[in-house]
Amino acid sequence: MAQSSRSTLIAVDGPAASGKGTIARALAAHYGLPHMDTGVLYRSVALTLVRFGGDFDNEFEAVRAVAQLGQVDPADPELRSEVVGGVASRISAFPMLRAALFDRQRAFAGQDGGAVLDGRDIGTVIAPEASAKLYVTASPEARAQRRLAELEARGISVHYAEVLADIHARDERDSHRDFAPLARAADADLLDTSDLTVDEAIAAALALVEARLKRGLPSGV
Ligand SMILES: Nc1ncnc2c1ncn2[C@@H]1O[C@H](COP(=O)(O)OP(=O)(O)O)[C@@H](O)[C@H]1O
Ligand SMILES: Nc1ccn([C@@H]2O[C@H](COP(=O)(O)OP(=O)(O)O)[C@@H](O)[C@H]2O)c(=O)n1
Repeated sequence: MAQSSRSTLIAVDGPAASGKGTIARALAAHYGLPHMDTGVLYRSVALTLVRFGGDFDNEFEAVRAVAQLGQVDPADPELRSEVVGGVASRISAFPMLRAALFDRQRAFAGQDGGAVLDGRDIGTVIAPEASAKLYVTASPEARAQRRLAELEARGISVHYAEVLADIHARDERDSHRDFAPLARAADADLLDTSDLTVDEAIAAALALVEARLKRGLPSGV
């Protein structure tokens, strides 16, 4: 995809609850760019299957559910549930589903002026030509604490051990699938947010992106 010299395309990847969404939204606001949380696409397909009693192991049913994406309200709180996140993680291993969701992510990435996208495979598959790439991570324990706090704020009572086990299971599935696994792109800057507050993590992300934009793309990319 051709990018104009004035467009700023930023890829933010990382595991569950690493803070990538928080950082991607802050970068989008800072640079005045549109933002896409690509996890919502996988979660929307998952929610459709959950609602219609679909078979989570059937690749064709998952692909068929893509046609229903317009029916899912992106503000639906059920989208953020642990059940839907778990199903999203399972179905996102299907290559045909990933292919069915590819074009809309590419189109978003290719819009004039640029964009910020966050997910698992933005820097590696969706936007390998991005002007800046971040791989945001944090320890499983820090991520479990954050997810627990999120769930508690929504009035959902769960045990820390359960949330931690879920984080480990998701990491395992997301990192070891055959197609577009969660991985740091070779040219992505690493940002570990384990010991950073939200404000510190955003400031660190901004500094890395600024430095990268100033340096420009490595030759040959
Ligand atoms: N550096 C941080 N320190 C503490 N909490 C954070 C930090 N970054 C994000 N959070 C919180 O952790 C939760 C998950 O963050 P989010 O950005 O949604 O992660 P992701 O998009 O990687 O799943 C949110 O409640 C968010 O406010
Ligand atoms: N670009 C993406 C985004 C999400 N996903 C999958 O969708 C699931 C939900 O993604 P998410 O980003 O909403 O999850 P959290 O990190 O917010 O927990 C992940 O566990 C991934 O398996 C993916 O495979 N590729």
